[in-house]
Amino acid sequence: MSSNHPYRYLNIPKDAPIELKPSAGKGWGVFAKQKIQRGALILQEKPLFVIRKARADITEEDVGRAFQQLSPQQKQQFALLRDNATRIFPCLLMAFAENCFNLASGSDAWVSLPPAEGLFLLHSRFNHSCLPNAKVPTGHVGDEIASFATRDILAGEEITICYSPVFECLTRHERHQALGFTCDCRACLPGTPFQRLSDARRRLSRGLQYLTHGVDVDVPSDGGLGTSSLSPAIVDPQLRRAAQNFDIPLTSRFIYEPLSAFLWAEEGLMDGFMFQRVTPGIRAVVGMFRTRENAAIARFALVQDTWLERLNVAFRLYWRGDAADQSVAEGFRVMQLAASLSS
Ligand SMILES: C[S@@+](CC[C@H](N)C(=O)[O-])C[C@H]1O[C@@H](n2cnc3c(N)ncnc32)[C@H](O)[C@@H]1O
Repeated sequence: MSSNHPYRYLNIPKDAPIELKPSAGKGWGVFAKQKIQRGALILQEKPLFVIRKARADITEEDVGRAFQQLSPQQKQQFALLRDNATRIFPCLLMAFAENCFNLASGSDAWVSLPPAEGLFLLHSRFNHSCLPNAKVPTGHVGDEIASFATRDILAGEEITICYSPVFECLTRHERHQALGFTCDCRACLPGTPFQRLSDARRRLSRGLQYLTHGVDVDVPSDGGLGTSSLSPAIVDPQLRRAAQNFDIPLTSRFIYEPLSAFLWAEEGLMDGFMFQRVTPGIRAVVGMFRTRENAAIARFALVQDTWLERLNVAFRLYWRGDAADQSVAEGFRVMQLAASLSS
């Protein structure tokens, strides 16, 4: 019965525009009580507790110790958690694993933060969508997390988040393997033109990420998905070596950035957070050109209004070399070495 379901007793801040309700086929979920505008804060939450270890290293004893430190009222709240709203968790570790958020994912790929996982009673009630209407941005300061609307959300609409940032580069099949359940969002409904295009866009953006960063996306090792079970991001070994060695010409790098952004925009993933994530990288590449004509084209690309227009201008750089190509490649290699030494 939903009227006396344990989730009814979870403490929701009075000013939060949300309520918890059953969601067909997905246990319970979070729903908007009123219209929430794109960009608006949905919920800010402190963790019930934090375990400062990598998720794979956290044991039943770690969770038990953290649980013992809670107040009686906090223990009661923890005890309300259910596996997808139905089953009581058979152990503390499973309850933790299903309701925790990673607190160590920084916004900078070159900086690795110490591992930390926090248990969040309310944010873990959000169901997943590969085309969500909300986001819990990474790179937060401290242990609190917050969710924001990434588009206008109507009163009564379910609020969803994407469970992994890596999913923007994975196909439907790969995402479902990692999730352990089948998502039914527009990017997952099989046999539709949108779904087929979605797979192509996400696969291509994974290749572009590889070419840009020299490594594959960091796929989750839990949930039965490892890099080995993914199709190769780049098939050609020579191209893969060039990417790993950062020998990708600057002009190509400049094209890959707006191309990825265009693909994500077409996919419906280009929210304000994504925009803030991709634009510094594009601006940084513009600042690296040493061949004046290349720099002028790149600057002109940046002032265009849409990702397609930026991409069309960027394509004028195709196959051009740049005087900075070698020094940029060396710079990336030094940064990679420094990052590997510090981790
Ligand atoms: C962290 S919980 C989310 C809240 C959960 N529905 C509840 O009632 O407590 C994650 C679980 O919710 C379910 N779930 C989340 N998103 C789903 C989706 N798009 N389709 C089906 N099940 C989903 C899965 O069982 C998943 O393991």
